[in-house]
Amino acid sequence: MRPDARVGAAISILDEILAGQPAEQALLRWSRNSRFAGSGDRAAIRDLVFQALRRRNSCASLGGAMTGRGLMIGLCRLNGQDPATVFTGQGHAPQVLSQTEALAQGGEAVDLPDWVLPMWRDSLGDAWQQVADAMGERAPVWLRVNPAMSDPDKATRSLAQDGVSVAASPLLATALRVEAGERQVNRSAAYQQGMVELQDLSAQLACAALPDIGAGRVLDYCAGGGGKALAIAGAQPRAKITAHDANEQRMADLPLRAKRAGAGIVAEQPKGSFDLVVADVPCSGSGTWRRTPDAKWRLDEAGFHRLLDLQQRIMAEAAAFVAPGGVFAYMTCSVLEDENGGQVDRFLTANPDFRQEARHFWTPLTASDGFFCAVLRKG
Ligand SMILES: C[S@@+](CC[C@H](N)C(=O)[O-])C[C@H]1O[C@@H](n2cnc3c(N)ncnc32)[C@H](O)[C@@H]1O
Repeated sequence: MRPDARVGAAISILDEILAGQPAEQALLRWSRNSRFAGSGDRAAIRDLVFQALRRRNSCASLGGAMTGRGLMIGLCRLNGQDPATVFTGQGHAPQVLSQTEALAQGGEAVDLPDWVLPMWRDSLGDAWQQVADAMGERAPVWLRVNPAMSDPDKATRSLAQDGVSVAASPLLATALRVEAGERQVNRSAAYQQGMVELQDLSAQLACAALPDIGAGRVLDYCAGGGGKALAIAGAQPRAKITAHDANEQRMADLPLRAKRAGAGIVAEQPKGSFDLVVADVPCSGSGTWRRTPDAKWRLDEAGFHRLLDLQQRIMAEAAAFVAPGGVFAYMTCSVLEDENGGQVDRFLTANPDFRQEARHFWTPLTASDGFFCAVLRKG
């Protein structure tokens, strides 16, 4: 497909997303109905759609309308390209610009929902605008080296043989940033043999900040795909790890991932008490909005308040499994203080038998995704 035809495809996909369809579904539907498109076309169109969603408000402002067409006109302008060179109406290119579209020019935009903006400012202080800008950029891919199967040098060499080049993080020895060959990662021997896992640097830093409990018991209470349980298993190989999730389906991939990583993680209903309980709770995901830009526009204020209630319920449930002297780690991938320190403060007030040992907060300015972790000890 020619670049202008890809823009045309992105317009129709964006229209579906703006009508309420999740981005992945809209992309999949388009791919199924467009067998003529090759993998390069699909990847390029996906990039256009995600770029436009990350910068939705500024694109709409620059393109003069909150429509697929408006967003793509705006994206051209945002990227310093004259939309008239793309919107030519020739072949499969989008129709030529109307007089209004040709004249539309946007104002200042930070690409955050209006209801989020005040909280975002309060939570991030002076960094608020830079972090908002960072959420408009494509996210880097990070790998976690699994010490049970490899070390950073070996993993780097193995990845290079399969066309993936990585750079070590100055913040964490086991974290490798993918510099090139991102699409080869899943097929690489290092990934398939469990030497590396996909995990963002900030989540890796949070798991590395947990206390070492030796041969003690760990409960990953909101395990989902098991990212945190696998990281703990890698760093604390003697720990006995139980994975739990209210939605068991979310753990469907965990047995395979654990096998690949050589980790003995058991998915079951938790019983008894644990030396370390991790609650990586459902949240706004505001720290990862550059990865899931449609989530940024889908969440509304009522939904956000429902999440706050759910987080409090989960904290109470999960903390009940902490053994005396044990640790409760509360995590979110949010940058919003209400979901982070605010929840921890409320929990500590209601549970004076817990005290805070550490509070960590990362953003794209200090690590990678926005991520929060509080380490609370019982007794
Ligand atoms: C942020 S995700 C967890 C991601 C996961 N820890 C990882 O690293 O891949 C939050 C998870 O909490 C689960 N969840 C929602 N309500 C819950 C509840 N009441 N108790 C336990 N888990 C719950 C969701 O199903 C979801 O999988």
